[in-house]
Amino acid sequence: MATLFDPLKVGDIEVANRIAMAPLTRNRSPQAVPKPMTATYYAQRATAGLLVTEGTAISHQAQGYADVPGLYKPEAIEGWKAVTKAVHEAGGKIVTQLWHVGAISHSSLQPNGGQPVSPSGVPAKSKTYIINPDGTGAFVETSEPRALELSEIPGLIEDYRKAARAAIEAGFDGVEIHAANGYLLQQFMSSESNRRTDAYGGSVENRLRLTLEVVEAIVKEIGGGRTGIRLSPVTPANNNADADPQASYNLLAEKLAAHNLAFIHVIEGATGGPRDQQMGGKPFDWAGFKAAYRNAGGKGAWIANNGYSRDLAIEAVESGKADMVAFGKAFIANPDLVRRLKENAPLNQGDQSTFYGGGEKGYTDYPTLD
Ligand SMILES: C=C(C(=O)O)c1ccccc1
Repeated sequence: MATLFDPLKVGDIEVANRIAMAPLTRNRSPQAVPKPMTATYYAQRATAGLLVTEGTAISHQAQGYADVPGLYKPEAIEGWKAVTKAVHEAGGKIVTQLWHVGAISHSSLQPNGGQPVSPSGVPAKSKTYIINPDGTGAFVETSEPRALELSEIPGLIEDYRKAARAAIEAGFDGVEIHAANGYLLQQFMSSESNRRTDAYGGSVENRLRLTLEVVEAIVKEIGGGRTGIRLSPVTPANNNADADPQASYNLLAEKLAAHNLAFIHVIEGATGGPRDQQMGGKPFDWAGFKAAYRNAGGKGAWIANNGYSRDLAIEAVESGKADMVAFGKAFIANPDLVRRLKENAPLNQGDQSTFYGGGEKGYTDYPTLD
């Protein structure tokens, strides 16, 4: 029986334990370029079995918030090389999360001040964070999106492929495809935000098509053993909604099984909220979702996330419900979280006022155990 502290092979990636650091947006990469302090931040947390970086934009169009990093500029790739070098020197493993926000953006962040893109131009009615011309930050309504033309889809998939190649060039051990939290790929999978009448809309198969074509392109470019995906079947984040998430995600799981992915990273419930969140009028069957993947031949590590305590994480791995458990906010305030979980030591509490934006305060200055 495996425990939370045993090693594991996650695709091609050998990890020292079953604890992952979940992606955490920190808004500390002006012009989409990671700073030297970002290398310090991730290296401090390198005892995690697997680090997943904050969402990292695959293109300028993919940017949705101020000061989030990207992988579409040479200087950003150089910034990430310092991060992966520091993490590897500290004995860690790290993948980057490839992110396209779709409608969750603001025109001031878009190329030429244009509209954010989406499946069908349905307003997200969400909020994002921008930097005003006077340098002050502000949460603002997301801008009215436009529907992607069918002719734009191949270029979008190419942006994912290029970003995956850039990630390997930057020294990452692999990538996580961000298909969760109401961003572009989930916007396409959603029966509410996707009203297309072409091959990318309507039936569940059509709504899953873009996500699966992105998976296929990235696996072809860097290999399934270095590719994972993050999913959030019932999250209401960014007004995500679906009439029957169990049907959509069980079918997705079956289709993902064919791609020999390294891992499936699942947000159970509402992101950062209730684990028993329902959508479509019934509870989500998490065990059934995993079984759909395994029964179709899926061998990727199953990484469970969202509100896990130490005891719940230990039980999830020892029972076989999950292969790994990802912790988010706990890693912000506890660089040595793995040791604290192993020793059942008290955890530092994070300072919410420094979660998003700023410098070293609340980023690289949290204390470790003596
Ligand atoms: C990338 C994010 C996600 O996946 O929810 C995110 C973005 C902004 C703030 C917090 C989280």
